[in-house]
Amino acid sequence: MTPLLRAEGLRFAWPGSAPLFNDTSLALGPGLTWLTGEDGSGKSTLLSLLAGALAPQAGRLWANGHWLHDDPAAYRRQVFWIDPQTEAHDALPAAGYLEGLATHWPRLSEAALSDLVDGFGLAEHLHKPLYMLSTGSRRKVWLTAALAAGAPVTLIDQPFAALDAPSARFLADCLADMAEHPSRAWVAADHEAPPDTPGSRVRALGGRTGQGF
Ligand SMILES: Nc1ncnc2c1ncn2[C@@H]1O[C@H](COP(=O)(O)OP(=O)(O)OP(=O)(O)O)[C@@H](O)[C@H]1O
Repeated sequence: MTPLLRAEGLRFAWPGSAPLFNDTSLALGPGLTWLTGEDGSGKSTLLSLLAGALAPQAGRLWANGHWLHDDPAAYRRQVFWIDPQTEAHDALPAAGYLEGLATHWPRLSEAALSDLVDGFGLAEHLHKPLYMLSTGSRRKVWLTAALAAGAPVTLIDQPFAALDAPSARFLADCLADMAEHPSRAWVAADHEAPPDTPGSRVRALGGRTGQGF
């Protein structure tokens, strides 16, 4: 397997807390990896670390030819991640946010974007500012961005959270396609891996004991 993302010797503790990760290393190749674990096991924290959005206390990260410590901007152009709670884009209409993605993600597929807007039933919401959207619709905007951006590595936190049943089915089909992807790596974090994504891998976090994987 040729990795697209490598983490070496990551150590991370939130201030005043026991380490969540202590000498954690991983290598992710093409296809879909589920990052699983109970509440508070560190899934969201690990995605933030892999995204280069949160600095580890030790260790280093590499994505598709770029070390984070050498060239943070180049590293972050390899890894799509969005904090599902972000309010950073709230003032933009959903359409404006999605149109702006091409500036940062040169491999973004306009055709995929359009299919995803249809698949998630987002067309009627595109003119609305993001702060006016329901949690589910905002999450569909983030999923549309993640799935269309064309990043070598894509990190998605709790992909099914707050989705209506048709959107969850549509997403499950998208994830099944990702599991087969020959050249892009996808990481989805959730409490458990759904049973219907054949070909995907599972990496379980070890709970609140600081054991990492
Ligand atoms: N910003 C923060 N400051 C301090 N502690 C935090 C912060 N974010 C998370 N934590 C703590 O780190 C631990 C791991 O949280 P994290 O959200 O990464 O876990 P998770 O596996 O994603 O949980 P969930 O499934 O509930 O989303 C928890 O004990 C949490 O309280």
